[in-house]
Amino acid sequence: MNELHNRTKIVATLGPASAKKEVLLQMIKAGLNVCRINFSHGKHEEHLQTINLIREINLENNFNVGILADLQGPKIRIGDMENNGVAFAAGDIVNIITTPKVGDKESIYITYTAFPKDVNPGEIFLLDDGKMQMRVLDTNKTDTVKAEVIYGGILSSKKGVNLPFTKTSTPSLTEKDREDLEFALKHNIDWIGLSFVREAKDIIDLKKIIAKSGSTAKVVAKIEKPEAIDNIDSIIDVTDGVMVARGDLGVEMPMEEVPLLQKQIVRKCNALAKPVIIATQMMDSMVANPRPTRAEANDVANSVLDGADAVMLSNETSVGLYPVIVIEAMSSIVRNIENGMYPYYNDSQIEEHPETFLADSVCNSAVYLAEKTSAKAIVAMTFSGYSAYQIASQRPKARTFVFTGNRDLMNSISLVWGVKAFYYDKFETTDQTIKEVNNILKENGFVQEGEVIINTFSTPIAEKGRTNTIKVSVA
Ligand SMILES: Nc1ncnc2c1ncn2[C@@H]1O[C@H](COP(=O)(O)OP(=O)(O)OP(=O)(O)O)[C@@H](O)[C@H]1O
Ligand SMILES: CC(=O)C(=O)O
Ligand SMILES: [K+]
Ligand SMILES: [Mg+2]
Repeated sequence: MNELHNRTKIVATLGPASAKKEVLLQMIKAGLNVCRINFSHGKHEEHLQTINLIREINLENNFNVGILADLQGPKIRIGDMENNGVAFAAGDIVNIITTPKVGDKESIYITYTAFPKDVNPGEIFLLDDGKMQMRVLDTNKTDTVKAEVIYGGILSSKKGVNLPFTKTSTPSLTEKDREDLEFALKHNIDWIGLSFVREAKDIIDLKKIIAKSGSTAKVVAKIEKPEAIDNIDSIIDVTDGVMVARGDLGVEMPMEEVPLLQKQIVRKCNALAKPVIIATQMMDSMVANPRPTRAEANDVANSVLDGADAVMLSNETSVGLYPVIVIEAMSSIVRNIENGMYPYYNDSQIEEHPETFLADSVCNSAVYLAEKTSAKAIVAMTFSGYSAYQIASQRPKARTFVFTGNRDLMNSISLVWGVKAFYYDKFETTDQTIKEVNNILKENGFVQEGEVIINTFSTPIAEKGRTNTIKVSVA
């Protein structure tokens, strides 16, 4: 069952290979916690079917699989290609044009209309996450750029284009993003991923739109541009979660800088109790193979050791041949690290905010108490989830359990390291509540008779204030 699986959560992108009931159910049973819906691909109609499928499976099995809607952002793409793929070799000359058409050997449509205006002869641009490279030979500054292929390959439909050497001028929420956002909010999605975030204001603006719609959706800032690295502290401060989007980040910046950036971002997120996802190419070879490379196994393991809340799969599960086997493989790597190497990743630095200092201190002390008493469970009675984020950010050896009357929180918290949620909406006396909660943990096999449980909550219980109380009890 899902309960006995990984604490580091698994996010998987759904697509034609996985948005089917039998496959998705098996993926969840193998350890999938959050489904990513990528608005770069597919129609609303298809996304709605996927959303309904996830909800149906949740309902039938009492699961809390969360949903992350990943907005495309100002990503530049090419259009459809002839036969869904055209081969290019070094030295080929091709026109990049801003008038829509199916691309071929002679010309390729690009979605970025200012492309001929923004680029200059000699500038390099990259396609398909950097797998192909071209150089600008000439531009007419209106609708056509003549380019030479430097590194060729097979260019298939709708692949991304990166212009790391060109100053681009696009808003962070495009017209398409606004439509996709409205759709996502209408369908009560748990997490909204914003691509190509440049500054904190991008997140603040998005949060305003979300709040205005009356939604409680949380925001993931996707870090994939040098500007986001420059503004990383202020971005982490205002966002609910972060994604290290290594696909674009490794093209927009020198790829050799990504490993250290990953470690720095994860550390900052852990310190502020913001969940952080490591994404892209984690198990890339499993798109076509039933086993990962040793390097991929190491990448997943090291991301866990860095302190990631979640590791993500993209094309491995959206279009890959082995959507279930890749989750099984990822899950077993994660679990093995968590079981064997525990002391190596329990070193997160905690920052206490002045405005939440008391609650933060209570949560931090609960983790300390849990270590000291070898507790099996830390319970957070919470409506907002705040205390659970805070507790989980310290990666306690005891599992973190949320008891909440907030149904939305049960799915959104699926992204957060080591947290499992139970629905609980009775708030009678503190003694009665603790007794009931501990019994639920015992009945579900999470603690055995005689094991220690650390309960955190807020008293007076009826006031539902910030966490201010810790109780040590024995099951
Ligand atoms: N829903 C889908 N329908 C068809 N093809 C898809 C779908 N999702 C993904 N793909 C294919 O799988 C590839 C990798 O998937 P992935 O989700 O990583 O997309 P991506 O294009 O890299 O997006 P992004 O840059 O936004 O992360 C895509 O480039 C696309 O060819
Ligand atoms: C996930 C994503 O957007 C990236 O890696 O670029
Ligand atoms: K996207
Ligand atoms: Mg990206």
